[in-house]
Amino acid sequence: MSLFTEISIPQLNISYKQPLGLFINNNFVESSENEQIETVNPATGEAITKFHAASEADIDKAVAAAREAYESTWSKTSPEERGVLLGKLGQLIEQEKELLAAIETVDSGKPYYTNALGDLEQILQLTRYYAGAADKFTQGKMLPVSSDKYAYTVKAPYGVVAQVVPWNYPLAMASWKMQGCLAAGNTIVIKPAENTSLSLLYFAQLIQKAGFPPGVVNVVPGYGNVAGTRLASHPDVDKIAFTGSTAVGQKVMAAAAMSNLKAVTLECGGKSPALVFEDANLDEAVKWTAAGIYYNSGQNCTANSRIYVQDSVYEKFLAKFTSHVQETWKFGKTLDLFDQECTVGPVVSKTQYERVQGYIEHGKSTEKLSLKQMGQLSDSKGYFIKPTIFIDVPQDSKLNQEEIFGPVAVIAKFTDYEEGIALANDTSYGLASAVFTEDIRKANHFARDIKAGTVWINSSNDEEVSVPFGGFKMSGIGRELGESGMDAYLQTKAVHVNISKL
Ligand SMILES: NC(=O)C1=CN([C@@H]2O[C@H](COP(=O)(O)OP(=O)(O)OC[C@H]3O[C@@H](n4cnc5c(N)ncnc54)[C@H](O)[C@@H]3O)[C@@H](O)[C@H]2O)C=CC1
Ligand code: BAL
Repeated sequence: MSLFTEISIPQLNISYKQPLGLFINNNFVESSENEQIETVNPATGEAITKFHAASEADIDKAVAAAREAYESTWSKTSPEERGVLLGKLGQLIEQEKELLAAIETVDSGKPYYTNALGDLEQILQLTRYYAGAADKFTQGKMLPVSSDKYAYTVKAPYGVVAQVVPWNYPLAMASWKMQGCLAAGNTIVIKPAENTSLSLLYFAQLIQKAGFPPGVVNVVPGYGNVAGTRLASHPDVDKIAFTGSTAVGQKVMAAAAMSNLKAVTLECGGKSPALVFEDANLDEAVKWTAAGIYYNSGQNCTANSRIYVQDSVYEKFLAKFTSHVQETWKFGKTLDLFDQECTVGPVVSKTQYERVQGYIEHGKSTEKLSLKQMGQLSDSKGYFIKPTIFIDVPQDSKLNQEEIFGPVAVIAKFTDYEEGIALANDTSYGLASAVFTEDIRKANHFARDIKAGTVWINSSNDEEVSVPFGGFKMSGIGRELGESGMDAYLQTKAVHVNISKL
């Protein structure tokens, strides 16, 4: 099988050369077992192309390349040099952001103008942020101990880092992991998800063009149970960072523990609550909570998938929410992902389509819950799902307990602060949360009492590259973005200096 193919995106009048191989040592190479994966356009259900899938032996080659690059070159670079390379990468992303966004649209189903370009803007911002941070967040501390002794700390990279990323934000999740990790001075072996590998393979070329030495970044598309498992259990990987389901996060952590006790960062699932109090600006609450569940077709680990509304404004909120989604999101007005008015795309794959439809069917037929589905859906072979609302959902419903990861809002009532916060915390997850109120004291009580890594006050899902991100409870371990996103890839060495007189 060839290592490149020509792909056309007629809607933008683009034709480009798509890499299909494993990217090891700055070269695209074939899989050793000639295993291939077919990738499908979620808007049409049609195959786009096939690419090479890494075997365990390929993972070993990529890890060896990353080790060699770390020991021979990358560990000897200065933070400033790494910042300069990231700056060049930023320039290349800026030049190619329209094409990268178009690849995301075709391969993952993100509407081009309303979603995919936004991902690329964030990736650009994040790359610039870590370019500037490379020589700042790597500094250690001087620790005076006594007149005869001082100590200092050095922030040292781990060495070889494995990264496993999901399909909901293919290039953004890869960038959340890679840029800070490179700034910190590690080398990388990264595995994209099986169904959305094309953008990261294309991006690998920018890494090479920016001047990163061979082996510093290796991209190994492949199956989770082959390539992902090998990375998690590899004896020469010093750290693994993972984003995906909690079930797989647990496997990654177990494999890391049982192999070489490699360090682990996990960004897993969520079932994030939004609490809307009676004193909230309801129009704002509706706008943000709708975006917090329908943006990216609900495929957000931080989606506010549980919306609790104070009983006195519950009916009013429901009416406003429904008409807002109908009028503003206009689902189905066009199913062309390259149309400027397309806001909700398909879910990523047939598997996800069936999983989300399974939850909708369960809520409707098994639990007999009331629901509304909004917008038009003409005949389409794509994996489109209408924005859906389930109303008056009991707390013990499967829909209130499990991550649906689709455009499905679950709405229920609460009476007062105590009940609201108890419902919000009644979950094994703890990734994000939102509160809507004009009472600053109540908002800050919520921020204090909620067990979640992110709290949005009067907004939802508006992450910032400079602000740490990560979960409490079974939503994960560790933080990405901001200074924490670099610290995750640095370990502290303490140096004791004896200066007593001889
Ligand atoms: N936190 C988040 O952002 C995400 C959460 N999810 C949740 O997970 C559910 C299932 O989606 P999946 O695609 O099945 O998620 P997944 O957790 O299986 O996939 C995420 C990544 O992990 C890899 N992987 C799978 N098994 C592995 C293993 N044993 N060792 C190492 N890596 C492995 C996959 O190849 C992919 O790159 C979704 O419905 C959603 O609820 C999925 C994707 C992202
Ligand atoms: N909101 C970006 C990270 C995620 O939802 O997966």
